Amino acid sequence: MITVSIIGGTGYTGSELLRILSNHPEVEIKYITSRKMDGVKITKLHPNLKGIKNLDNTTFKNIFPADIDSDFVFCATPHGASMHIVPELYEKGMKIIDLSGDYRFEDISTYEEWYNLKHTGKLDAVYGLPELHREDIKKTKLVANPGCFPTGAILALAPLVKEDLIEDRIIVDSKTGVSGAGVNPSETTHFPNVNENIKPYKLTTHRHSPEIEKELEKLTNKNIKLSFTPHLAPITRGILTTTHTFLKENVKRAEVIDIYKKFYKNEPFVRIFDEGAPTLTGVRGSNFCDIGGFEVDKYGRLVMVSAIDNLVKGASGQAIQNMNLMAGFNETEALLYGGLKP
Ligand SMILES: NC(=O)C1=CN([C@@H]2O[C@H](COP(=O)(O)OP(=O)(O)OC[C@H]3O[C@@H](n4cnc5c(N)ncnc54)[C@H](OP(=O)(O)O)[C@@H]3O)[C@@H](O)[C@H]2O)C=CC1
Ligand SMILES: CC(=O)N[C@@H](CCC(=O)OP(=O)(O)O)C(=O)O
Repeated sequence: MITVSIIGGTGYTGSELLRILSNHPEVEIKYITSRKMDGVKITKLHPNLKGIKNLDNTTFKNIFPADIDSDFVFCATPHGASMHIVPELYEKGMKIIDLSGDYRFEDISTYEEWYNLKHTGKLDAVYGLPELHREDIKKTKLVANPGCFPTGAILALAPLVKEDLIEDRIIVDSKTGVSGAGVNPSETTHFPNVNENIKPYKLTTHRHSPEIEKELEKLTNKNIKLSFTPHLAPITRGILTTTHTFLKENVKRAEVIDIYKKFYKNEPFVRIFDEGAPTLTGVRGSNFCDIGGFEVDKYGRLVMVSAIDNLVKGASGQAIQNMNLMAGFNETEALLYGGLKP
């Protein structure tokens, strides 16, 4: 049994951490923080968790990181906030999974350029994508949980890059659900602006572009030239990513499918569709990343599609997958269920 605390329990990823952890047999939930809801019952804000694991009798606590003591801490806090919280926990020797972008980059200058923030300083963190960094995750004290768009994009592209099957240009186009924007409402997320609409944003400037590019570059000795554009779609959860790449001469579709099947053979949360493309209902509420497409047009363009739930494999589910690895538990504990297909 381990003790676990969540900083940012009132947000969307905090709520999703609670939903999954409340079903984890090896976890005792210790502190769930909130600055603005101190003393409020967890199940008042999250009634979906009523009747589960003593959460009816637990309240949010406005507690300083210095006063938290538990085996694991999840920082479900915004970028820019985590870097002021994590160092103290790190010094105290706790195991930390940070869901923000603050520790995802090896060089701080890339972070400062894309996030337009001054960083408080680098710590020894592992990029928490188990499919690529499982052994390092098992040994680390600090996991930088991947971004939601990067999770879907990197998993869709990694075998192509690692096996050197494509030319150097990559185009990534993603559609995301509105929960990706967090719990605080804004003009962008206001219902009439989202409903029956699709909104492209940050067409060439989204901060996940360098994250995807840099992770893929770790798989090859070549430079990756990756262009990424996100779109806000009128859905609550999910990220559907379409990637466009050009196959090297003589690389055939069947070979690509074969390579994907081998690459992800032992991965509990990656499912390969060799016929057709995955959709969001197959993964909603689940920790799966579904990958398919594998269609090649007459110009040699390969179209791949990945689907994830941004709050599960794109955030809290993946964070718990990382916790399982760090704690030496079965990697799939509390995480193995299918999507909420209607
Ligand atoms: N939503 C998503 O799909 C994904 C989100 N992420 C990342 O996960 C993190 C959390 O995202 P999300 O849950 O959507 O965000 P939300 O805005 O929904 O929630 C953030 C929470 O953090 C708390 N908080 C904010 N600032 C501070 C602070 N300075 N100190 C302590 N607590 C603070 C707030 O709680 P209170 O005000 O009550 O204290 C709030 O509950 C972000 O870094 C985000 O980028 C990553 C992948 C996907
Ligand atoms: C819809 C929406 O606004 N999505 C957010 C997703 C960001 C997110 O969750 O950020 P990290 O994954 O980097 O932590 C955005 O595009 O900024």
